[in-house]
Amino acid sequence: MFIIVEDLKKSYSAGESTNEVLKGISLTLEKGQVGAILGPSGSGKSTLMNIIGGVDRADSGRVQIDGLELTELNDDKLTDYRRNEVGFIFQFYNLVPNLTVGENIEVVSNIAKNPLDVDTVLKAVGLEMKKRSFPRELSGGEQQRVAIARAIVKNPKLLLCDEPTGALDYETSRSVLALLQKVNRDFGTTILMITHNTAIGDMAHMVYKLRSGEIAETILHEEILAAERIEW
Ligand SMILES: Nc1ncnc2c1ncn2[C@@H]1O[C@H](COP(=O)(O)OP(=O)(O)OP(=O)(O)O)[C@@H](O)[C@H]1O
Repeated sequence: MFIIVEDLKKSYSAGESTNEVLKGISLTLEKGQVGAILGPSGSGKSTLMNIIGGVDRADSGRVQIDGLELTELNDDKLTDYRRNEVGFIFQFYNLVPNLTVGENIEVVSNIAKNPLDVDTVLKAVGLEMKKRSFPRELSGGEQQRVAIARAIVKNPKLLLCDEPTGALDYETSRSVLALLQKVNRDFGTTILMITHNTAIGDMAHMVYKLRSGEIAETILHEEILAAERIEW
């Protein structure tokens, strides 16, 4: 199993009160699969993903990624894991505005341990013609494609996407989802995605429904839908 999360708990305290955000989450995902975390605002999706991505730590429980016990790593080793093994994609693309598309990707590939070739990645996301453009010269969908290129150029084992289509219109969302599906297929990258949109769950092998810090339901899809066929 590629991802094993076991009885994960996390609370935030503010003064006297404690907010129990994750109340014992358990889930698994196989290598090369797509998982989708669904749930309403405040249910703990980002908190869970931040712990899986090594950005944050749990209070108790266990996270194992490809045999690596995250919960046992010291801070330096956790940083190595986050830097070398995980690609992040967010709702807002977080590109560096005064760098070109190519440079935005190069800043990541330059410090990566096993980077992919920048031009190969640009081609994979269909933006080889935009290498010298600046982010402001691109549409939202194109900027998200650059963000995907930047995330995959370091050849991560795991791609974490937090509402990757949250800022995009319907058609653009579907093309970005299709690209993520292609990355999953062509590079074998395991993908874990947060979404509000239940329809997106149809392109995931595993769907985890979160409610108030608990997994209310886990759905296993024997067959997944091509992103182009998802409707909402
Ligand atoms: N650093 C923090 N300090 C205190 N409370 C936090 C912190 N991060 C998250 N929370 C709280 O944890 C709860 C879950 O937040 P989280 O961001 O994980 O939810 P979410 O499901 O991702 O929501 P959304 O869909 O709105 O992004 C919320 O009540 C939030 O206020």
